[in-house]
Amino acid sequence: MLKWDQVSKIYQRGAAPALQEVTLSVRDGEFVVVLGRSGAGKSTLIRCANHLVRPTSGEVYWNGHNVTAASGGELLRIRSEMGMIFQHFNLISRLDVLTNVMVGRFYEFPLWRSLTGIFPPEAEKKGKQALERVGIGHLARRRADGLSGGQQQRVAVARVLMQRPKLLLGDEPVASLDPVTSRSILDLLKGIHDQEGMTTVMNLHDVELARRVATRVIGMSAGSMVFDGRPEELDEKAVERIYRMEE
Ligand SMILES: Nc1ncnc2c1ncn2[C@@H]1O[C@H](COP(=O)(O)OP(=O)(O)OP(=O)(O)O)[C@@H](O)[C@H]1O
Repeated sequence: MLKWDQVSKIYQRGAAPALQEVTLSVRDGEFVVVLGRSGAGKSTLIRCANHLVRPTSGEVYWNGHNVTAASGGELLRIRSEMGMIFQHFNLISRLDVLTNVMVGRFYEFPLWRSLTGIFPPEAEKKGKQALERVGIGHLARRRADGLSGGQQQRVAVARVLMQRPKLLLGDEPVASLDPVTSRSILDLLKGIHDQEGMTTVMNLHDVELARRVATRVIGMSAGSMVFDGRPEELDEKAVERIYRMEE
């Protein structure tokens, strides 16, 4: 279970809080989509989960471990159970696709392997299987920066598959992609979520995409949760509440 307990974040003194005492528990196996206007606090919420953002107050717990208080080896161990997919893919652009995928198990390999792209045959086989699973096995030895956005996000998904996390965090994973590619990447993620029995929390901009994949929708506005329900409860009124301009 992932829990935000009264989490607030103020980035700069005097600025409005990006998060205001948010309390939210995500149960194992849920696919949670966070919706909200630009600046509502969605990324901040998600990045507090793996401590990419440090809350100003409050705590985040992952299966009973206090993420906010963790550091060093304990934080690394917690993070090894959390995969993350980003809007801009976060690949190492000059390395090939397979090496980028192997980064998902970076803690098993010495640095020279990542730099040379030479891995033990068994590990390499797993990396290639992950690439096959996301439909780009044929691109294994291509440089990451030569791929389309959709292909790059597939590499990032394969990297997560290599990591085999219990929790998948997505920070606008399809915001840079066209609508058709967005749907196919989300369907891929939903399939992996179901097959691997993962828990997923991601933010999206598009209400229809949220309805397509979510088992639960969280609506954020000005740093607070204004909706928490099933996708079928996301009616016009709820959407208006999430997206209305603040007075
Ligand atoms: N590193 C930062 N430094 C200062 N302010 C920040 C920082 N990151 C976010 N903010 C501010 O915190 C608020 C919430 O930002 P956040 O990125 O969490 O929102 P969001 O809902 O994810 O928006 P978007 O959909 O545009 O990514 C915004 O007002 C934003 O300007």
